[in-house]
Amino acid sequence: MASRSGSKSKKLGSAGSSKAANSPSSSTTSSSKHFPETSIDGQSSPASSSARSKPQYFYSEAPPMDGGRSKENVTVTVRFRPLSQREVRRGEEVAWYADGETIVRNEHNTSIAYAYDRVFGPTTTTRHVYDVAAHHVVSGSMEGVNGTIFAYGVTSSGKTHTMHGDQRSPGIIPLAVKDAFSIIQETPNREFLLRVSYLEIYNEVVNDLLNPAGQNLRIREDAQGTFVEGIKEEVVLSPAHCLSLIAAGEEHRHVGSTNFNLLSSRSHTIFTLTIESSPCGENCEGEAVNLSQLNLIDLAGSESSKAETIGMRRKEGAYINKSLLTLGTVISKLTEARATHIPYRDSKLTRLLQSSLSGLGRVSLICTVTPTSSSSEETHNTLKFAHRAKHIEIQAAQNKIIDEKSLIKKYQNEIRCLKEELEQLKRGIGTVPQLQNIVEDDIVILKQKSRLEQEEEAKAALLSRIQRLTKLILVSSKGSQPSRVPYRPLPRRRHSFGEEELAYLPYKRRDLILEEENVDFYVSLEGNAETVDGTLKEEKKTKKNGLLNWLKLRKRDSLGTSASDRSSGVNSTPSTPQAENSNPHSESRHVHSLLMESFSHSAELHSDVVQDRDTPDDTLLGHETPSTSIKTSDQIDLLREQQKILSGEVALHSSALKRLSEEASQNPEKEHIQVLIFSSAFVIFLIFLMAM
Ligand SMILES: Nc1ncnc2c1ncn2[C@@H]1O[C@H](COP(=O)(O)OP(=O)(O)OP(=O)(O)O)[C@@H](O)[C@H]1O
Repeated sequence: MASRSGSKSKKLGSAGSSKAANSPSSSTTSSSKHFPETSIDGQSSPASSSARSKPQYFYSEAPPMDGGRSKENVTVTVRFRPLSQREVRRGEEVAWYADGETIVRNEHNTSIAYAYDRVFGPTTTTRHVYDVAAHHVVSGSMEGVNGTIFAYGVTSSGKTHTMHGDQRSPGIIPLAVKDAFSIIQETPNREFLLRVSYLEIYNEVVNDLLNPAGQNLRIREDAQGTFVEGIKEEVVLSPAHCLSLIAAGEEHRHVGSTNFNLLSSRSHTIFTLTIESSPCGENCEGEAVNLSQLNLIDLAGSESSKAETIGMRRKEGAYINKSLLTLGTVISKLTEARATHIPYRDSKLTRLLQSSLSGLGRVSLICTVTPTSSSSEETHNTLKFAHRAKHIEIQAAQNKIIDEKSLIKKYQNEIRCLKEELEQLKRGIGTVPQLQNIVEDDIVILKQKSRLEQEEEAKAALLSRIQRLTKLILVSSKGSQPSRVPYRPLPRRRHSFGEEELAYLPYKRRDLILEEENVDFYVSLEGNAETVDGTLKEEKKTKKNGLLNWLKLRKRDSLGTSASDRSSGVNSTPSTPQAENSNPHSESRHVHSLLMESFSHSAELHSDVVQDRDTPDDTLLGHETPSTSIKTSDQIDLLREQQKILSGEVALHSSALKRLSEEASQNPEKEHIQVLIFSSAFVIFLIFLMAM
């Protein structure tokens, strides 16, 4: 997290609430609820055992608005995971349960209960959790309000399942990425620049997950907040691009097997999406840029003394527990009216979260818990932590920044200058020597050519640079003028998964997105049944003709896809949401689709971009533009991107392979794991073949 924004002012005091404000997505109100028996700051233990009757809730007045900024509380939700098969076999009993939509109650002592913004039972899908607990944070961040979403809970309670998800159930991170790009598509009056970073805190050391050389990075502080020095940031062009970076980063994350979880996260990870946006249009040059950061955090789980870990695992556990303890203390202090010192500096985690917890921006805390009686005490601690966190006050305000700090402005200005130069050159005003810096390497050859040729080369070089920069700035296809293909609005089903997410979710069946149901949906929305239906059916038919043929076709298609084709929406077919908790043995049935996904992913990269827009049009280029050289440089760009994506794919499958091997060594009797190992290895092999 290279957080450079947010105030360090501490917002103290007990939270206020509005009667109407039970929704966590409400931006102007808070929704802290108290049991009558709970002390005024809400931090003591909940209702005493004497109160057997159904508890009443008290609501305080809505807090006043402060200078146009809306005061809010941290959104706090609790998610139960289902009992695992092992827990069922052991005959574990349920100790805590969701009593309605907002209360968690103790099974053995029903007067012990806590209220939150929302409580999700074990059958709730992550998609639903996203809608309630994350969507408002993501949409705020796209409007310039910092956002932080984190999962907190003991080991094996479902944090990674909630934040990352798996092939059957995408987590908050892929859903947020998808949503961010959908919001760009729905915002035709602004242009965006997105970049990502991904780090882990392992044994109190900050490592860059996007750059293996970036180990033990320093946390620095300036007037705007804390940031990680030297962390790599990548500009992202599409959900697929973004998710492949995460997948590659995951390969470097520290994961290990513990008594409680075969694939236990041994580090905290922070995925940061930095969003810059500015208004589109001719007269918007002086307008401020919105800059915000969305931090998506998967914490390592606290471990009880029951964990009986030894050696390295014990050391890791000690670091994890210490940093989570500091997080608890910081949260506690933030809600104490008279606290003077907040110990942010006591752990790397709290230092990095300092801006989020104490300053401007939205925060959503998703506490994951297991219902079992064997974890009852740990669950109780999580519930108390969540209850305290509810009382931290935050403020949602947009961050506006001045030009010099804005990457999007830098690119926009450069594009404008290059276009002016190109225009001058076309009118014969500009001279070739002005362009020496761009065509420096070719200067000797240029001298030998005729002036006309030199001009053509110079124009091509300028145009190529313009195109490269333009690609980085994302705009909705809704804001563009139709070129050759008339504009049709994209079909949109919220959070539906298209091609790009399949890259992140390797076992998901790509061909499911072409169900008849979806074709109907697409057609009815478009009112253009013949063309669209025809396109999809054709694609389906192509797929049926053989996997390799289809892959080759897709690859060739993507190389030749024009911006106008991309904006036509052909690649944005909605998919059917998949049910959670399906039978794990069904994974082996997805080997075939696994192959399809891996190969076609790289070919899809550029068709995922919201839109390559604003490429100088034909009138600007004139008829004489040497389009061949432009196409070649574009193809090289594309191939580079594909190479990156393929590396991401290899990393993803290697990581899966590593984890599966670990799992197989622990459970040699599970045949489906062997099948998955074979399929992952086969996919890596085929990716290498494709890359050759
Ligand atoms: N809501 C859920 N529905 C179905 N399965 C779940 C759910 N939550 C967790 N699980 C399963 O429980 C197991 C442990 O979950 P997970 O790895 O997400 O825990 P964690 O809290 O991240 O653990 P750690 O802190 O050790 O990394 C996984 O097999 C996961 O698939």
